[in-house]
Order: sequence, then C-alpha cells, then structure tokens
Amino acid sequence: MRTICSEDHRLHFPQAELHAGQFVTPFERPSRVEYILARLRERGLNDIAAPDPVAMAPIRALCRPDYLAFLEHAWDEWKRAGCAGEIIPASFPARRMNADRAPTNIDGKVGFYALAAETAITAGTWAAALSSAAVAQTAQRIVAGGARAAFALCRPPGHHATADMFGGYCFINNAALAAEAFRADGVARVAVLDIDFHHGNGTQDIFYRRGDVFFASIHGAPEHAFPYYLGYSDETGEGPGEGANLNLPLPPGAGYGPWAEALDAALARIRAFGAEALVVSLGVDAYKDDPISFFTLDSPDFLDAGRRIGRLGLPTLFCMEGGYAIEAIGVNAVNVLEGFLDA
Ligand SMILES: NCCCNCCCCCS
Ligand SMILES: [Zn+2]
Repeated sequence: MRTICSEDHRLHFPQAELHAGQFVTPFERPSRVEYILARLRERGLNDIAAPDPVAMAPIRALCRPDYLAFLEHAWDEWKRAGCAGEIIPASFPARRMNADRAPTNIDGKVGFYALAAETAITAGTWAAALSSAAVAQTAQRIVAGGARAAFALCRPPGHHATADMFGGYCFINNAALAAEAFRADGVARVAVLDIDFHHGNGTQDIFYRRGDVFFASIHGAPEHAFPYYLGYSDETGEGPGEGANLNLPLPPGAGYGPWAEALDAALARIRAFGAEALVVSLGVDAYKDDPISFFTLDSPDFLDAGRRIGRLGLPTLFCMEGGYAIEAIGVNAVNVLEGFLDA
C-alpha cells in the first residue's frame, strides 16, 4: 500500500490551543506524522511518496470562494490589523444573529468562518492545508488508477471542515475532496466511513443533500463529545440525500464490542448502498488512552477493524484524521492498514 505524505505539514504548528481554560501545546502537532511514518517503516510499508502539486479547481468546487479567500489572506489581514498573536476565533454569529453576512473586520471574519475556538491559524496554515489536500488528491488518484488501497497521511486533518468553516483542527475537508474526485472519475456511488472518535460534521454537511455519496460515522455521542452540535442518529440526510447519512453515536466508555457492532452496521449499509469506492476517515482517537476522547479501544482492535473494512472488498482510500495519544498513533493507524491488507 502506498503512503502519500507532505513535509509541508510542518508549516502548521500553532503555539497554543485553548483547552480546559488554558493555552496548551496543540494536541494536533507535527510529531503525529513522525510516529506514523516510523511505524510504517518499522512494518515494512516503505512505499512512501510526496504528493503531486495541489489541484486548486477541485478545492474551489468544494469550498465556498469567500471561505477560501479568507483562509488564504487571514494571516496577512490579522497582522495588518495589528493583532499581536496567532489567529484565534473569539466572536461568533450566535443564535438569532445574522450568519449570512461576513463582517469586514478580520476579528469578526475569523469567528464567522469558525465552528470552534480551539483551532488557531498561523502564517503557514494555508500552505499546510493545501499540502494536506494535495496528499488526499494524489492518494485518491492511486486508487482510481487501480490500486486496491492507498494511505493519504493528511495533516492537518479535514473531517470537521465544511465548505465554509474551519475548526476541530481542520481547514479543508480532505476526505470530501477524495470522495468528489472518485465521483469525477466516474464512480457512481461513493461511501465515506468515518471511524474517528469525533463526528465528521464537515463531511456530513457537505454531502447531506446528496444521494451519490453515503456518509457513515461512529463517534462519541454529541451530548458528550465535540463537535457537540451535530452527529445524532436521527440525522439521516435530506432531499436526494435522505437515507444516505448514518450516524452511530456511542456513550462515554464504549469499548470495542459496541464499536465493532456499529462498524458492522455501517459496513452493511455501505454494501447495501452499492458503493463502488470507499474513503475511510481514519482517526484513531477511539483509542483508550486518547487525551481528548472517551472510547476504550485497544491497539489490537484497530487490526480487527481494518480486517472488517477490508472484507468489504472495495477500492479504499484511507485519509488520516485524528488521534492524539501520540506515542500510540503509529501502531494504531498502521494496525488498521495492516488489518485491511490482511483481509
Ligand atoms: N479541548 C478539547 C475539545 C476538543 N476540540 C477539538 C477536537 C478536534 C478533534 C479532531 S479529530
Ligand atoms: Zn477526532
């Protein structure tokens, strides 16, 4: 299985993340990629390559133009406004305010395009987000070209990003880009399976009214887990997308038993949907020692999960999402890949 990874992920590493009322070193940090690369090499998965140059047209088709313009120019505007630190959202279009018009003021614009305040933007964020998109685009082309699977080692992640919002450490939805690329390649029905601990609100939002892309997510129940405001089981899609959205929320402390049952339910629905290609939003923050999650999966469980996904028999693109128990992220992410290959 070929892995695509860009060194430009290093351009995004904010000084701080707002967490539990303190500014801490961001959980989503460059060393995550280093641990995964080390584990890939340790396990003989040495086919690792850099991405092709990013293709902007598919990104422009996925994201709202004003949002992309914001991402590209935010840092310069922020600095021109005399803001001393990194970009952190502080004001949001809250209930009964007007969320249809972006203010001119950069502080107002930041909150207009943000869905959470834990994600900072720095001078290198735009370039890093584009490099992550290029990773997904390149890996998708490998699968579209006939490979059984490929691994897009994306950083920053993408599944919380919508067409017009960033947050949850995400800026451009890499998995959604890949699903759209499969559609553009003529794959009639594509499925996105999100096994990250957190609900893939961005991916759901992008495809919610679409019947050609099936979205399934297993995640911490939104009453208890970020992103909090989406991910309920009664969100089943709208219009042409009715029935093409499956949320499988699980309570705090859920272990591999119920998690695997949810996975099997998702895989059965993906099969029934008639998917011809699969994008897996590969987050491994369902791991028992993850610092910001509450499931209790152990490393061998990720091997079994990979096997179950592999038995679907679909061309599969793995897109790296979350996972913040950094010493274990390599074992856990690569276990999914090895289980898949073993299926
Ligand atoms: N400060 C703890 C809340 C976490 N907020 C963001 C979580 C993003 C996960 C991305 S996979
Ligand atoms: Zn996550």
